[in-house]
Amino acid sequence: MSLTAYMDDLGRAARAAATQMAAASTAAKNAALLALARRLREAGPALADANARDLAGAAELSGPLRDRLKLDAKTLATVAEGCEQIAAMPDPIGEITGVKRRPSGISVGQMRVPLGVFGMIYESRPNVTIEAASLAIKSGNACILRGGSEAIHSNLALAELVAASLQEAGLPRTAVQLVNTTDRAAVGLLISRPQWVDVIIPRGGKGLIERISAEAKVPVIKHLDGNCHSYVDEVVDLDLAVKVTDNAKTQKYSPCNATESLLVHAAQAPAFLPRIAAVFKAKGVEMRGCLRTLALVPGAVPATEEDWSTEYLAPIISIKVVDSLDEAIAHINRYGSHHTDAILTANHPNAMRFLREVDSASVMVNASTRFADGFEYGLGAEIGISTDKFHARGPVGLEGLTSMKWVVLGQGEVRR
Ligand SMILES: NC(=O)C1=CN([C@@H]2O[C@H](COP(=O)(O)OP(=O)(O)OC[C@H]3O[C@@H](n4cnc5c(N)ncnc54)[C@H](OP(=O)(O)O)[C@@H]3O)[C@@H](O)[C@H]2O)C=CC1
Ligand SMILES: N[C@@H](CCC(=O)OP(=O)(O)O)C(=O)O
Repeated sequence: MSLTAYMDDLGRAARAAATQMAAASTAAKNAALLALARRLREAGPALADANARDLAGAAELSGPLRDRLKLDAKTLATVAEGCEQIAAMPDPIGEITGVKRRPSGISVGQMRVPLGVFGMIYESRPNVTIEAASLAIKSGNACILRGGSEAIHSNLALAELVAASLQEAGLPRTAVQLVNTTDRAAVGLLISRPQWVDVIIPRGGKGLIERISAEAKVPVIKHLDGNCHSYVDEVVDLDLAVKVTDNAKTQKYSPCNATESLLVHAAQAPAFLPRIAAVFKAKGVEMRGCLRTLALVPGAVPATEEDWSTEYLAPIISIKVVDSLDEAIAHINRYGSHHTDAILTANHPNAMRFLREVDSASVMVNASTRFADGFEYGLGAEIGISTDKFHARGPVGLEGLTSMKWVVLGQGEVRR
């Protein structure tokens, strides 16, 4: 079968499944999620084999990216628990809200409905396959998933568990389908078929997005790179600033919400920079700084213009000393990726200005950028972190996979 025919088959099946999923009962969707949690726990050894094949084929990946590919017992337990948590959440579909009686006599409200079919392209992280599948099921959507090529064996094994769980609950197996080839031509076909796919969710870096921007013929909710900043303000609790900055950079290096760039007000730089530099040095983090940073941190190397826009996903951080909050905000809006940025401050008006003026999906005060995450925000799980402004911004959970349609309830009223 040609790749085009294969992708059309997936699309046709997804479109048909979406109709059934939109009408599925909460009980059936929850049954599928609980069956999936059970199957994930039972399938440990088989999944370990599939994952071992992927890891063996990805020897060249850096440490943090290898960690992302691992499907170990802890990851499996977490994703199984995630399915159970989503099953326990209220079903958003069909809920009618905001009903108001109009002078004409009609009542007007809005009903939450699934988006239909979403296509998702994402990194080599097998747990995302389960998070996307479980959110699709609960939100009554169908989806076509295209995971990173390094994770193909793990993803195929996981997709089989999802299909079996859907079938066990009396739902269509094809509500969640995985593209079974790593041929990137399949991505081109997925993003150009509006008859089968209602929206594309790309999770990835600049190369992916350039292609999506050039070729997509369906609406896109971009989940892009995170060049996240932590800004240490003029008045700040230094212990808090060291603790939070350390966590934001070093708790995990690969996620898009890790801090990649540190801005420090000149008034705090002499006290703060040597302290955080000692922490980074002990953890092997390379520091690339402006000239004023270099004067305070002997181990740092000079930062280039490119560093300010770079997402390292590695133990590297860029550091710049700034003279004002205005300079920090302007720097973040210019070089950041509008993902997540934080201010560490004891000055309330400055905190409020940062929240209003930094143009990012999540803006934080005195907290680690690593918190930008659907689970941490109380959404149950996340499809990813939208860096778009339309439809959904920041961590996208169940609601982000739905839209509202208008509902009008009358008793024979006619318009005059
Ligand atoms: N905002 C968010 O929610 C998230 C953002 N990210 C971002 O993702 C990036 C890191 O992940 P990484 O794996 O390096 O990302 P990549 O962009 O390299 O890969 C992500 C996915 O896109 C595919 N892809 C990449 N380029 C193309 C292309 N030109 N044509 C078709 N498919 C393509 C990859 O396929 P293949 O396997 O064939 O390379 C993979 O499936 C970082 O920038 C990170 O911030 C990551 C997670 C969440
Ligand atoms: N929201 C997630 C991060 C998602 C993400 O960035 O994934 P990845 O880039 O694959 O490590 C978390 O904080 O765990």
